[in-house]
Amino acid sequence: MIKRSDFPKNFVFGTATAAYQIEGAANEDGKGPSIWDIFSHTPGKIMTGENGDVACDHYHRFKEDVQLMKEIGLDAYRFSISWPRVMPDGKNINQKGVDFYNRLVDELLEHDITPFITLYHWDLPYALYEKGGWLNSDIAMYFRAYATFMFNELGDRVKHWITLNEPWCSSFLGYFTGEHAPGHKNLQEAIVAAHNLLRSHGHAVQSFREEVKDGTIGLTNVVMKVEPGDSRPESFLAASLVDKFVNAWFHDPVVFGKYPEEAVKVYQERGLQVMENDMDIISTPIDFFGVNYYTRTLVVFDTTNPLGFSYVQGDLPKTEMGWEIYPQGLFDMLVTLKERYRLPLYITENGMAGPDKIENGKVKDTYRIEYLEKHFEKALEAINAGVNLKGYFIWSLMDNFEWAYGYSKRFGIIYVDYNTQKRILKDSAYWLKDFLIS
Ligand SMILES: OC[C@H]1NNC[C@@H](O)[C@@H]1O
Repeated sequence: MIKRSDFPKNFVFGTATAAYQIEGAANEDGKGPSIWDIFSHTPGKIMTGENGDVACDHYHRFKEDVQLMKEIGLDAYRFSISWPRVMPDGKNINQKGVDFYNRLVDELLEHDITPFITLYHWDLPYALYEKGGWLNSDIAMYFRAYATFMFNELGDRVKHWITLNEPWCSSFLGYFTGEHAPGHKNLQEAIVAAHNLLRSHGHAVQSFREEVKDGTIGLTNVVMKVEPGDSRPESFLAASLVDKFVNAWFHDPVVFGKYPEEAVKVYQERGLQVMENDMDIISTPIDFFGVNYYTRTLVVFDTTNPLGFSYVQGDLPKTEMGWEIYPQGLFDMLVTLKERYRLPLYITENGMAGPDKIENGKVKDTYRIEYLEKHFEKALEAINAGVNLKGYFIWSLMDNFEWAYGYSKRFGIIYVDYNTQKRILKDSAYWLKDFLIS
């Protein structure tokens, strides 16, 4: 049985959340609307018709939540800042919003919990969306100003920063498939948004080097282990190409200063415009990559699809999201990232949505304990294979607003009763508490 003491001494275990998914107080204390406030109030966008107006009411209950983190024994906590809470129009400061994050950081530090901040976890100020949002190249300057303000405000106490969470989701789910805010369905826009997200990342890193001399900063991507769904050579080729679009596209430019060749050709015909010195900015050196790993992606050669491939379902056991449980993919991707980019890594998200039910005041999420154990084992295997893995953040601390699924998918190690806002530690939280002292 794997023990905490099997991991390196300074390895951090934590949990992760995001502002829009847990804070609530969507219109309180001067906060401006985000694209997710507008999207979630648009009929038909959220499967359950729910929104993030109240969520887990973390804005008011953060002290209780930090106390629960302490009770579990977490070393660290990854959370995001709501840009429109601190800058309602994307530019001017809302001091009450800033004060909330100062209080949250101070509460974490008072409980010996190390804060890891994500600057952008999808909740773009709606006022900036109205100026073109991620489609307007000026967004990079707005993001740089926001990042610089937050570095100055919290950088004396917060030494670990992540610029963006999953730019692939922000750009391709937000602008191509339309499943996420702002709900556009335009491949060219997705390509342009992705490039502006990476430019914004680079500008924030440049500012960080000037403002927080003793800190570390990185980029978090969702990392998918892309595999062929059948044994045809064409399917192996399709998997290799999809890997370039979903993984390499958001890693290569940040380290090598250039997009993957195979994908550039496709995107240049579809609107990708790289301006003078963009790639130099995007590849401003970072200290780590954040890895959000959940499952694998299976693709097969498919001439009926204009892109030449299609996704297929695998036959492994699945979570409530329909994602295969595939711990080996975590090991494979950690080793791949280490060998290609030679950067320290944090697992900034890993976890599962489960059929969590309250029975006699308890949640017997044995499946989640098994899921975490198996993924912890693969993380340790990767460390022993030479990967410089520095931490592991479980997604998520508590059940929360799972974007287009509303509150129907429960990822937390803490159960949230949304009617009463009562928090109930699941069996997995008690398991984690024991693990953290093992
Ligand atoms: O789908 C589970 C998680 N994936 N990464 C981004 C988070 O915001 C999601 O809740």
